Amino acid sequence: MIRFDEVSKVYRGTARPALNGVSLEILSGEFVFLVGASGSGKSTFLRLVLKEEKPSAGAIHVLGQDLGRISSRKVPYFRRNLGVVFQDFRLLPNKTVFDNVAFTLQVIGKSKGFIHEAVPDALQTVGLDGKAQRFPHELSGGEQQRVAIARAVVNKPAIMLADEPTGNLDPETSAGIMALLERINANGTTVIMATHDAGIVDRLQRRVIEVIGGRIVRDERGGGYKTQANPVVSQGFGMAPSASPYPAPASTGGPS
Ligand SMILES: Nc1ncnc2c1ncn2[C@@H]1O[C@H](COP(=O)(O)OP(=O)(O)OP(=O)(O)O)[C@@H](O)[C@H]1O
Repeated sequence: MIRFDEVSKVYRGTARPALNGVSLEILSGEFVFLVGASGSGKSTFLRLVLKEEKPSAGAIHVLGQDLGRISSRKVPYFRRNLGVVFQDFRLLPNKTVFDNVAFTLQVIGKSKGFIHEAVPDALQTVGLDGKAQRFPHELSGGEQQRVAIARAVVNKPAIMLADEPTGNLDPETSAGIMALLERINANGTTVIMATHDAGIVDRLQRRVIEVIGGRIVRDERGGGYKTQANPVVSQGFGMAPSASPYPAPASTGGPS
């Protein structure tokens, strides 16, 4: 589903690689946590999967496609398979909940009939069916994140990328968001989530990939946030050998 072969990324004007010789494979239906200190390379990994950035070396395959061979013109089509959620929600502040979710579908040319079925479905999935006509500033942070998740799943993506989706939320609200992501995963969507939330990672006991200084230092199934004394390292693949259609951040008033 997602394969990195010896992928490195050095941003222009920087000396130290943001990712350094990363090889891994993520299978269809997995739920994967990406953990590691600030600046370790988690967002870079997600941006490479989205083809928002190009690797400086190595090859990336997503859903059977070699990203190096997808032309810029075809990138929007490729991204239709991916749903993305960010820490700061990134909703359009002047559009209603319904229109925020519908916008994704309008951009890709879906019919009005399709939109009027798919959007209420997605809002029901995230538990916001009564709030379609609200504006983002009329919602709590947790509700805003649910809108962002509805927008990410409305086109039924194969993969969901979540970059610290609970980073702005209190623990109880975060638990609700995690229950939602688990349900989306149980319905077949592969979920990859970058997080600093040790409590969530420890509780869910999913695959954990830990990155330090751009290298994978741990790839553990059923792992916690911190390395255990005797980690059960993932069998087979994963361990490195050596080791937006979305608007800019909007000030929609989410809690900090
Ligand atoms: N556009 C960019 N240009 C130059 N350097 C960048 C760029 N984006 C990220 N970096 C650098 O690449 C490294 C990895 O950053 P990245 O954002 O991937 O880390 P992260 O693990 O997601 O951090 P955080 O947990 O704070 O979000 C950092 O040293 C960062 O400064």
